[in-house]
Amino acid sequence: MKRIDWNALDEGERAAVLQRPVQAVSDAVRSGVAAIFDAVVADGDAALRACTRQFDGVMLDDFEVDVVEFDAARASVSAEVQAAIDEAAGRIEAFHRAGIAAPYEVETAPGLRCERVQRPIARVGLYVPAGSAPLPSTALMLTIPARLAGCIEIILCTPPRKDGTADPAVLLAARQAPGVRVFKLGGAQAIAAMAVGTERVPRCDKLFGPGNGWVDEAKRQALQRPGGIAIDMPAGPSEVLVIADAGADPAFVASDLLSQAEHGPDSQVLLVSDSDALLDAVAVEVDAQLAQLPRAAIATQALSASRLVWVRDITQAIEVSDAYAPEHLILAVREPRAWLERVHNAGSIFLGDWTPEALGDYCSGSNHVLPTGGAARAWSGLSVASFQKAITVQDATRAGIAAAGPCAATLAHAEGLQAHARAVELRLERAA
Ligand SMILES: NC(=O)c1ccc[n+]([C@@H]2O[C@H](COP(=O)([O-])OP(=O)(O)OC[C@H]3O[C@@H](n4cnc5c(N)ncnc54)[C@H](O)[C@@H]3O)[C@@H](O)[C@H]2O)c1
Ligand SMILES: N[C@H](CO)Cc1c[nH]c[nH+]1
Ligand SMILES: [Zn+2]
Repeated sequence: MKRIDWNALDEGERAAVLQRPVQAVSDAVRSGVAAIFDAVVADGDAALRACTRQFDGVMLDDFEVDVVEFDAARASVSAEVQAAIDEAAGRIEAFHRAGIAAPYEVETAPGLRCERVQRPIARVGLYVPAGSAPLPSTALMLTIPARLAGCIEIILCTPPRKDGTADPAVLLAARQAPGVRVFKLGGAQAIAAMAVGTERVPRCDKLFGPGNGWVDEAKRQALQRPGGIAIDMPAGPSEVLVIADAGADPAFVASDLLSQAEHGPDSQVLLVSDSDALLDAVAVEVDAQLAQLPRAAIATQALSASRLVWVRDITQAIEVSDAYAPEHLILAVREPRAWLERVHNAGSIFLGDWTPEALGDYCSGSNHVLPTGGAARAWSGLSVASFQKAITVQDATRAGIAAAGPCAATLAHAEGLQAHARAVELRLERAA
């Protein structure tokens, strides 16, 4: 990994360090995704079949997983993995349930009540990646909050394997939403199908889930289409920024960097430290651990766009991190809680030496679908609220209109909107 002295860089060089490896969507991906959308709109399921053959190398007549395939999946997943899925699901549910927003009401004037209530989004479309590695944990992160939110129809797409089946562990995890319908579709064609609807795939109201550049761009285009649908967030290639002090364990830090580097060649990992000795030791550990990894080739590509950054102190490290707005931030520093308050931009934060990012990926209970590419400046990770809409309600009695109506009428006249004023004044006259 390339070593950098943050204080020796000018503004332009600092901005370059904070750039993601694939910052801009290439013209090829943008136009390729647009062509897939056009094909799916024009030819529906036939286009999905053609894309699946072209991009996944599989001929599928029907992409929906049937009960036979669900049953076969349960039979083929080991008892150990089934137990781990159940254990993770329990903690994810506990954490997400605790975060469900309660409705509230305030009497804003005598006789005038304002309320905020939650309703589920009726039909949601979930995407579970399976290109380079099938991610049953992502199925848990999507289906559990969707079920807790009360979503009525849950559609889930995941790429097929070469034999035309879906990954069995993904299917098992998907059953956390009991009525889920699973379609063996991947990439931009899956997103297009759920965004516009086809003969077999229902059009969804909102799309959720991470994926590679094709998936990420397809979600962006789904949002921009006329009558476009909502999306959860930009959730592309994984990334982690570790802030480590001289007391951090170099082997732990290296393992955390590699755990995100192994996701894909376009992943990015940054280590920011005020200790030269720690940076040296982590560089040695990364090389040693990398050599043992089955996915070393992928991780090596990710490491080529990754950096070891020397800073003056931990305060400056947090400034660098806030400017980068990482998906994951690990605070491998002494007394990490003391620094937590200073962090403003991150998808999820991991405190201290004993909280690896991988714990959050699977089973700490928090959600691992998180904003990437700097989107953590303004977006949050998934929660039950992501699967709901909030609706406000107001309820005035005669006393309520008498109390607040004159204010509304004055503002309506000030805006030159006489019909607005009239709607209030009529009632004020009758209420008097
Ligand atoms: N941000 C998050 O919360 C989060 C969570 C989990 C995973 N991730 C990221 O998700 C990504 C998963 O990517 P993946 O590739 O393994 O799986 P994926 O399921 O996202 O993508 C696989 C699909 O991409 C399509 N595709 C591949 N090459 C194509 C091409 N040349 N043209 C058109 N379509 C093509 C294929 O249809 C294939 O089914 C990784 O980058 C990982 O880091 C992010
Ligand atoms: N780290 C990924 C989010 O960027 C989530 C994940 C799933 N499985 C392993 N990791
Ligand atoms: Zn991960």
